Amino acid sequence: MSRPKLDSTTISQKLAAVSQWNIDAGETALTRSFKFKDFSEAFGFMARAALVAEKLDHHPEWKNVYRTVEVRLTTHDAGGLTQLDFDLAGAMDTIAASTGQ
Ligand SMILES: C[C@H](O)[C@H](O)[C@H]1CNC2=NC(N)=NC(=O)C2=N1
Repeated sequence: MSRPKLDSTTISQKLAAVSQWNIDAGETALTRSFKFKDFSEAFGFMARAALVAEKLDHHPEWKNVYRTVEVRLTTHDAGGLTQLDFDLAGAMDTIAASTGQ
């Protein structure tokens, strides 16, 4: 399901709830780097996050190097940020907090 692209004011307000995320120039994406205890924890996080992403039908752009996972969230269909990006960011924070970050 397609969601409306959020405006600048709404993005700033919603960022308060996911304060460890950054907004890229142009406000097209949320980014965050997660660092875990080791590769196993990092990959476990990705596996759990992948299941949530699939359930939301909203998928991250991400890169894993050893125990670091770099995530970029944007809504391709909308060409910018939507509520789905904030939903997935919040879910990833919750998963990471219960993993060996
Ligand atoms: C058909 C399906 O709902 C779309 O292609 C979904 C899949 N996952 C997606 N993920 C992201 N990040 N952006 C999208 O626009 C998107 N669209």
